Amino acid sequence: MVITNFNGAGVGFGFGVGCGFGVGWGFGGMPLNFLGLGAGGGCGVGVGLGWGFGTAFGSKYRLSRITFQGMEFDSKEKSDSMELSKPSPEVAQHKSNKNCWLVINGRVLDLTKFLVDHPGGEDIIVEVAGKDATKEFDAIGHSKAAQNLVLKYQVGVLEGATVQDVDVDADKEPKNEEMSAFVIKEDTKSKTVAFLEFSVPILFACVYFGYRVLARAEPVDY
Ligand code: HEM
Repeated sequence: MVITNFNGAGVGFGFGVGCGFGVGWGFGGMPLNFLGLGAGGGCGVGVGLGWGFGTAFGSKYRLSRITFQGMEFDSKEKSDSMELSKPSPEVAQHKSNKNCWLVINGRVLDLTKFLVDHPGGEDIIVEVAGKDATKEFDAIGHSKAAQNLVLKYQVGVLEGATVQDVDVDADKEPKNEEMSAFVIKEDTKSKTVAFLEFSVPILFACVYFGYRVLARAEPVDY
């Protein structure tokens, strides 16, 4: 489960006097978010429950992972080795120990802060800084831990390259999710879940207002 931020239209429920202001269930962005914090200006009459549409903002939990620039947050993965024909002029500018970028399997890494911690030493990385260092990286036979660190220092994907997600753990099959560079792709949510997220608060509101209307109805004299 991953936490991401959102901002969007919101529905809030809450108790208030006159115009209620509620904090409750919020939706934001697309697709509708689940378990978000929502703030809504309430339209309660008198003392009672107010609800209304407002702005929902804050953090949301996602049952599925969000994929950004071809990598899943909080996941263990590595890229399949791929040859890159052209060095990137953008990456080539960062080739010192104060500013050290390189490319591994299509992923652009900023290793400046990692240099002093590199078990193989600083110099060996600075030597290949500003370039595609996939061959050198693979030649060492870096561990899975090292491959996961690559994701930590990723700042982008080389233009024109695609990176393939592969589960580093065990001998599982690759996930077959090939993504283009610089594309933000959110997992799709089932229609049922999206429908429930939308309809449950509306249902609550209808039940509440129905109850209010019925409660105010004139008693019948027999
Ligand atoms: C691309 C050029 C790189 C070269 C030439 C290189 C070289 C080396 C060498 C020589 C070692 C020592 C191996 C040993 O003593 O057993 C090493 C270890 C290590 N390197 Fe690199 N390295 C490179 C990039 C990276 C990157 C990009 C990362 C992670 C962001 C990384 C993470 C590690 C780690 C964690 C180790 C400890 C051993 C392991 O877990 O595999 N290295 N590296």
